[in-house]
Amino acid sequence: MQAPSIGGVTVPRGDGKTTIRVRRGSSLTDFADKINANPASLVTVLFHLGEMATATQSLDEDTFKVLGVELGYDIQVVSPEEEEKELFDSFNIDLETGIEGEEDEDLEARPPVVTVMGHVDHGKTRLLDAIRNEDVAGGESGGITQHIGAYQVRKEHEGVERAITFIDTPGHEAFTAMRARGAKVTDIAILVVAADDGVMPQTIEALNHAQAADVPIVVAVNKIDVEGANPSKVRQQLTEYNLVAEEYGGDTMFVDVSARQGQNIDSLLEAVLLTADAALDLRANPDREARGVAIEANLDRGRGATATVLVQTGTLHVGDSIVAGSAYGRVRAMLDEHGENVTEAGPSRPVQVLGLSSVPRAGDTFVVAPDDRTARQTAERREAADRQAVLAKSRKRISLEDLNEALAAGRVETLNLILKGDVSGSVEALEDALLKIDVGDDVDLRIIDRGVGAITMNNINLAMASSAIIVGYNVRAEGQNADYAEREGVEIRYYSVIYQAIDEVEAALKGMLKPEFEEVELGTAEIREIFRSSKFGNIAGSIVRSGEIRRGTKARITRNGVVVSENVEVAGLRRFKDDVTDVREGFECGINLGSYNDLQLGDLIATYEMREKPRA
Ligand SMILES: Nc1nc2c(ncn2[C@@H]2O[C@H](COP(=O)(O)OP(=O)(O)OP(=O)(O)O)[C@@H](O)[C@H]2O)c(=O)[nH]1
Repeated sequence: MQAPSIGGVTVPRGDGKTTIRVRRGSSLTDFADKINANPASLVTVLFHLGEMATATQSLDEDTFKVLGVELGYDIQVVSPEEEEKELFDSFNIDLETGIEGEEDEDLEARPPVVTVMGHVDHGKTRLLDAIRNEDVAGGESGGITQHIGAYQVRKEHEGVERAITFIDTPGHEAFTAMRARGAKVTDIAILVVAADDGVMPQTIEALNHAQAADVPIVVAVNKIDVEGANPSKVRQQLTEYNLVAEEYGGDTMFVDVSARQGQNIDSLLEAVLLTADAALDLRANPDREARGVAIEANLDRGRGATATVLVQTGTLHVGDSIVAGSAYGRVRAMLDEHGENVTEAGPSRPVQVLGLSSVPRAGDTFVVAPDDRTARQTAERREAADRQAVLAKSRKRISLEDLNEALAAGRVETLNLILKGDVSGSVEALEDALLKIDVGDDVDLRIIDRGVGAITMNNINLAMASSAIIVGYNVRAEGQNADYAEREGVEIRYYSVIYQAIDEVEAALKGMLKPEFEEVELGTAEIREIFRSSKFGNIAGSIVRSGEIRRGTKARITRNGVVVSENVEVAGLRRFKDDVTDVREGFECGINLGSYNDLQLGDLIATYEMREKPRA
């Protein structure tokens, strides 16, 4: 049905009941696609409804509702999670990972999954190494040889050998990036606090993240071998954040360790198991199709796309068809952290999977699909949805259309970035952190592309086309690519520490900000007499009440506290017969305000100057 003309355009009309679902952050163009309409006509319709929007700008839910009522559609704005669920439902893929809905007798205990968090340099990496060395199974298999983003260690606990899974991308960036993507991976967080340094800003940030995610914390008080280490101070400091040590009557386990000397690592693992047993019901059904999360992914020259996945429920087998984010494929082989082939992986087991079509992102969920075709179709639909989401995200502050206009009007400055990193986890973490930089409203930070691997010719071309800077995190542009970038004047900045990248980008943004000015008052004078001069106009015979009056500055005239004029210039200044440049408090002077003549006795002349305000 066509709508009767609204504002001179016709639009396909619904019957008032047709439900159209659009993803949160969608634009008129996205909606137009769904009803087969011309986006420009929808702009016109919306305009006649009193709302201005460009075709590609993302609209809020209320605007969609108004539009829906007008056009006869029930427009429902769905979250990415709802949309994802619908997608999987349509392919009959079960998304449940939890233990709800499972029969009790099908559930088996699974190892806890642990993330190590803490302030920079407090010893996360060293601790993860020390834990690796503690692996009781290490001896037989030659230890953990492969960095795949996660590993499992085994430990004797009350006569039983138990496994613990560690996500070994240290730091809460990985944790937050995954959480931002809706993946709940971590069961327990180990908060590392150096005993010689105590609680630091990122300690607090990390614990806030863990607490917000409802993840129990075990505190590793590290570096107890260092002189001046004060483990009880750490305990005391953390009580302020609701982490009260057991020995102080709380329920958080604190373990004093030295990652460097491998001291007490066993007790730390013990504490992890005790905390898991006391606070969590860690069970899963191993006898079902697998589901889980991609922890890390790489493009390997010889083996193609590889992804380390953490199985959360079910068992993953070689030969299964899987979808991970928008990547898909049949599992060709699986490797564990010892570099050994495994044929199946049960709950909480991290394995590196070979055989995917492309590189998924850290935090992407993976599911087993009934067959290859379904896997491919699901991945393709997911990719389309992702593209839309990325667009919506990059439109966060300004759309392309607005941008040109705003640039022309000098209203915004934009910093375009292209991010490249060695593994998808770090790219995600970097993107996440960069988008969180608070730069106020007058600068726009856009990440126009991101990816894993070396900096390519394509990246450089895109950077040229959009005046972007390329950020390389543990990757470089090599050989002719580096020359090309240099020749074309494309800036590539290399980093190996995320915080450094963030700091520099932040500084660059601040440098780009247009200076802000503030008014600084210089002095005030009160008018005592008015002299009329045919040559100079009016002269205000005044006495300087405060500060000093300077020739050439701006003035504001107030009468009984009310501003009568602003932006008037002190055109001339005299003491008796002499021209002077300034007159100080307590002295009389003649002030000439140029062509400004509205003066009365008792008026105050306040002079001021605009000064650039330093950025905080
Ligand atoms: N004396 C002593 N030094 C330690 C201990 N643990 C770590 N260190 C040292 O502390 C420094 C930082 O350790 P890392 O493991 O790199 O710290 P991190 O928290 O991973 O640091 P980032 O990855 O930069 O956030 C290194 O020089 C370590 O050798 C310890 O138990 N005792």
